[in-house]
Amino acid sequence: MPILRVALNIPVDTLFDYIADEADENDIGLRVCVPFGKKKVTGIILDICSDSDVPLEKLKYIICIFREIPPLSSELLALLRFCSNYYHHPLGMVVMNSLPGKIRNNKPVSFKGTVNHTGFVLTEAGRKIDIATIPSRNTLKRRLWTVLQNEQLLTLRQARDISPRAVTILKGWLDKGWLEEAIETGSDSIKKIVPELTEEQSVAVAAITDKFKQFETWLLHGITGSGKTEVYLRLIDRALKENIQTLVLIPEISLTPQLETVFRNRFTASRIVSLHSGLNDTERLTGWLQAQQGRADIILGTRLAVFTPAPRLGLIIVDEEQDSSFKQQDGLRYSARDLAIFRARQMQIPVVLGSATPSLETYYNVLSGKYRCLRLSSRAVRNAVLPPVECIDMRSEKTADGLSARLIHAIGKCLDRQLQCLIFINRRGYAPVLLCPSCGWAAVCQRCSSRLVVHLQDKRLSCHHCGHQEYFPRACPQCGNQDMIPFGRGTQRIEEALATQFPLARIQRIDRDSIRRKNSWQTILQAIHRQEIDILVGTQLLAKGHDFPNLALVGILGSDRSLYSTDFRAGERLFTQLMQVAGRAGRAAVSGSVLVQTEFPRHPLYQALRQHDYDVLAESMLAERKMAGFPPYVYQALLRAEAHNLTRVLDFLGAAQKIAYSHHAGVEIFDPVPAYMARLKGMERAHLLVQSRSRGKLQSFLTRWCEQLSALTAFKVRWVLDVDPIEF
Ligand SMILES: Nc1ncnc2c1ncn2[C@@H]1O[C@H](COP(=O)(O)OP(=O)(O)OP(=O)(O)O)[C@@H](O)[C@H]1O
Ligand SMILES: [Zn+2]
Repeated sequence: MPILRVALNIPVDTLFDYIADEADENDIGLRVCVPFGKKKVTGIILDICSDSDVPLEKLKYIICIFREIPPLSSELLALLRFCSNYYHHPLGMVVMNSLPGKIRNNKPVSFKGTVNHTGFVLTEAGRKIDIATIPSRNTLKRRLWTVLQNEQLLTLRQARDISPRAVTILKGWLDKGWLEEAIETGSDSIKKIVPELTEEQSVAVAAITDKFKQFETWLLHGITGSGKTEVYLRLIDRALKENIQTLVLIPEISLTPQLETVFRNRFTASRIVSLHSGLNDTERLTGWLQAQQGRADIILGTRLAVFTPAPRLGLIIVDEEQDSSFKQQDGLRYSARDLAIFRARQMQIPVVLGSATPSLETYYNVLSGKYRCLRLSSRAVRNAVLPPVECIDMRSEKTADGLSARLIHAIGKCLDRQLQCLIFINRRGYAPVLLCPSCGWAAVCQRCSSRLVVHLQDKRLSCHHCGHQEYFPRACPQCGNQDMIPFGRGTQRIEEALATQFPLARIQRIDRDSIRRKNSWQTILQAIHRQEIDILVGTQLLAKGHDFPNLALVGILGSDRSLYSTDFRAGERLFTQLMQVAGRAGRAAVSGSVLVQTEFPRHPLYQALRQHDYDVLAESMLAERKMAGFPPYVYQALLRAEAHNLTRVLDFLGAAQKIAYSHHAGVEIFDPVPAYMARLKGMERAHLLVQSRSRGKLQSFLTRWCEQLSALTAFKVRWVLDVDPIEF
């Protein structure tokens, strides 16, 4: 009798064996429902064999195998195996968590409600049918057929408009195999304006399409506004012609709808699914199934979409490859960008990483010849140039509530010309701290090592790490003083200051608080495009990807605090963010400018920003990293541990360090230290860093270490390995 080796969502690093009456190799990758303890759970069959380490009489029988959807392909399973090995996370959990919720439960997959098609298109067979075979007295059928032949897609709405009986007829044709359902596509009524490529864009498209059927990691290094999206569109266009699927990974959910619209408008006849965390279970399942069945041509999604099955996959694009949201920050701490590259290599297809400010890791891989780089060094729109960047030296400026006289003057001039400005301050709330001026007390979170942020509008203090909220204290809890002051500035306070300075201007704040309601972000974006807003004040939500043609001035406030951070990646992150936000100005016909309020105008980072010179800064940061022995010159892993009690955490890490010393050839072991956020949500946190110049050595060290760590249960701490960590 065959024995099935099953992946289950259980936090132990093993597969589970079950007996089945009948099963063969072809069932690998199928879902199976099995008994587990007193429960029934669903897993994925990863292997079928004839014997087991568990005595036969102890093995249980499976309950059933679900066969309504095709099995996960061997390639996808190999990707999941790699992911489990590389990130040292239990295979069963990796496999199960990569799937949509509705595939993980104990029910057969129901297709009811999953088909959100909007219409019908002719199939190959359908196109061969001669309209003359439809009797001419049957005018309705003839009319429907003509529309189908002429317009590619007949939407349900069109059909109903033609006749209430139309849908029944179409369903009949569907059963005959003449039609197939088409999922949502863009509106045909939108006229497609396909720009002529710039010289550099053409070179990039040609280089990649020349090697379309082989593995290569391309870096598309294009300045802001250089038209990277247009390059993606042309590559996808080519992919569609070759009948291959494209997977496009993008960072933030807030950008998904925009890019989706761009894609839908361009590829009106193609099937696009979008997979992001804003979907409900049914929507996610629908998209996933369409990808798995090869029915979706373009799969657009955030991090998790890297695990989407796609039998015809031939191209992967990772937009804003440096974005930290590609790295999952809890549970399985994978990097979707790195897995995308693995997947491309595995399938021997190209992967395109796009960025204006590539991560230093990627840049280093270009310098060492591992990745190939294509440059877009000028803006795509004719006559649009990168905006001049100037620093306002705040040591000698007069300010009104955080706004320098020079910035106020520039905003005023911009408003006079009826153009838009953007004021960037990457801190939401009114003020980052509530202080007592008489004794120095500051409001802190009881559960986290952080200060509470003042939110004046809802008269509350709020912790941005755990979400805790409380009312303002009436008086200082330490000395009784009644005049507490909000100290420092956040978006709300700057919004208030701008309103005082420019009472007639239409000001819109954009941060996580202001876009909390569903669709409010979309509404705001539309208002910006319709020029119903004069001044935008916002956090990094505004920095990325947006194309506001009328935006002429960008003001940057409060960026100094990241200049001298203890995190060695802080500089890289800040530079990326400022390049991105500066890049919002002057993207179309209007010219732009950027003003940075700083007390360190001579800092190399601001100098590089002024010159829009990524390379100079990147090279100097790489030189620093090399000297200091930081990535990309070494590979790191972080053992993160937490518990209610700090001593226990440190004891555990001490024990972990001791074991590590027993077999650490080629691997450097550091001492346990408290995490940057030493307390979070009531848990005390610390970590232990290990690193090596050889990825292979680090990996084999980790494999052995991980097994040993699993035996350290007596400490009762929660721990996880973070391979290639980006936050400390
Ligand atoms: N060949 C072209 N001719 C004219 N306009 C173009 C061309 N290619 C792109 N554009 C336009 O240039 C603008 C900027 O393009 P896009 O948003 O793709 O830039 P990007 O490189 O993605 O920039 P960012 O990194 O800032 O997001 C868009 O309005 C786009 O329509
Ligand atoms: Zn907190």
